[in-house]
Amino acid sequence: MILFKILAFISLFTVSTVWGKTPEINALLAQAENVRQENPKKFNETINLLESKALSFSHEQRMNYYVLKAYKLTIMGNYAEAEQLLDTVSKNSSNNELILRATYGLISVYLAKKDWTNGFLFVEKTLQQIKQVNNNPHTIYGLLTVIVFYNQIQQFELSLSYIKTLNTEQLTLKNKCFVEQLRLEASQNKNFSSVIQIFQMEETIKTCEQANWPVAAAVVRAYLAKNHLENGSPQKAILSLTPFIGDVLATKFSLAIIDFYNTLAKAYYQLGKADKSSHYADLAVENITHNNTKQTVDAYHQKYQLEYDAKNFEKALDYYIKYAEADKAYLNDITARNVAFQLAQHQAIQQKNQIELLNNQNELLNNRNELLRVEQSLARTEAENTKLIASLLMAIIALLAFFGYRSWRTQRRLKTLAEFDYLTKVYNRGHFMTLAEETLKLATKAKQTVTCIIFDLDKFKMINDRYGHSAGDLALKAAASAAHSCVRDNDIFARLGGEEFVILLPGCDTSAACYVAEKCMRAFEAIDTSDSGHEFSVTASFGITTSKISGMAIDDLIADADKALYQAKNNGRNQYRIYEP
Ligand SMILES: Nc1nc2c(ncn2[C@@H]2O[C@H](COP(=O)(O)OP(=O)(O)OP(=O)(O)O)[C@@H](O)[C@H]2O)c(=O)[nH]1
Repeated sequence: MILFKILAFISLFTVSTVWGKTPEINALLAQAENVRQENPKKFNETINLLESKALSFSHEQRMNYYVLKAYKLTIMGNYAEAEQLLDTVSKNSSNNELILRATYGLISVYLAKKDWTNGFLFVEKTLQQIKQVNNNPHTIYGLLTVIVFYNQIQQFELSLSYIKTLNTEQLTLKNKCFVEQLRLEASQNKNFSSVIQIFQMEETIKTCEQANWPVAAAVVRAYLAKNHLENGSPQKAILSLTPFIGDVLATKFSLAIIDFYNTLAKAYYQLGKADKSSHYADLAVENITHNNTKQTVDAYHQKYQLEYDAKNFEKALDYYIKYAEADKAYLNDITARNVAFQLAQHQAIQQKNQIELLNNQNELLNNRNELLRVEQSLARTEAENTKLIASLLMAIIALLAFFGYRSWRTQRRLKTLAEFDYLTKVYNRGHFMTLAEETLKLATKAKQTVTCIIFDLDKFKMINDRYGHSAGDLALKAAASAAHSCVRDNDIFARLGGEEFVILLPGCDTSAACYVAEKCMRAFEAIDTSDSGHEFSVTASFGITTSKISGMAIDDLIADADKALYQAKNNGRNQYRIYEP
């Protein structure tokens, strides 16, 4: 597809620009310009004639000749020499129009060579050079080349933004056909309504036909047919291509030919006509010239599909391998384009930064005197500023420390709220469950026995009713604190809710748990409630179980200890009971 675009575009060169005092050379240069499109044979003869007069060229005549010769070389596929000539013009000509022609000519050369990195360089130069050349057809050709380039590297948004800057009304029919075809290519992955797209494609085909440009018309016809296929109308796709197979073959443009055959093969495949599909798929494969194109990938894939359906598995595998290789080559090509784009963007940023740096340096040099003056005044106020900065720093440090402390305090508060009971300051039920699960896991691994004690204050409702709720709170806090002092550091003590508490004792058997319960009972006896304004005794009943009986699940341990606690309550309170199943 690239070659088509380059040829299409290069054939648009029309303007002749002649210089110097040698009328015969000027006339030959003008003649070469004029016949280039219509009469390649005469063009070649004129170029040869000009070559024989090279010694009499003025500097700019030589530059003009180089541009024309590079055109010829590009068409012949001699990119290296074309590149050299155009490079010379871009560096040595003093005529802006010739420089522009050389820079966009170079984009075409790099497109053909798939040298994306250098292509970008000259896209940038062409865009700069366009600004130097006003109201000249070459500004349009320059832009068209840039658009072709962006389409090739799949930067379609950029293409569309440059297409927008072109005034299509002022374009020749051929250029209009070209621009519309580029626009369609760039909009292919946009979700435009298919009705609008089909209308635009049909209009573009008409324009290209009026411009007597069958290659472009063929390319757009292939778009149109693909659109029909995507919309589930294979019949329409076939109708839109079949009458024009002869035309597309006459263009000898292999990618457009493969596109035609591929689309027909797919359309017949969709209609279930394997024979016809296979016929066109074979024709597509026969026309393959390059491995890394989308057309090649599609052609092999279609063949693979057909052979597979026909149960010719050996052939199917053959085509699948070809398809996979082509797909890999195509993806590598796309990746190379993307990498070049990223690289170009990166270089552009770097260049911009360097320019900014240089500008800053210039500004600094220009303002040297001003700087000296400022330095003197700076020296005077230096001491003052140092003081100011020091106090500012102190203030900032103090502020940071303050906010740091506040955030640490908030976090600590949140953690406390999440883990501790607000009244008794021992662990709450939620945190207990988390810690208990971890402890039981470790104990299971270590094959340790774990015991569980649950205790509940006796007749607590009566304490509340008789002495008031705050006296009840005081009793709760005192009981929690007393029990806390009776357990070891690695025991887990928590308030389960209301006046009920739990102690989980890893590595303890029942007798150790009984000892802890008794210790708690004695500690409760010593509780002094006089601070509440009332004197009353605080007792509790205890239920005990061990993992040897209840197992290692915390819910079972609590449930069984609770049953034992119930027995202690029933038995008269202020005592402990061991769970028996
Ligand atoms: N002051 C106070 N009372 C609470 C708190 N949480 C629960 N209670 C009270 O504790 C009392 C528990 O009463 P009950 O479940 O009938 O048990 P009890 O009176 O201790 O009787 P037994 O358990 O059978 O000995 C209820 O009146 C609850 O309102 C608290 O945080 N502070």
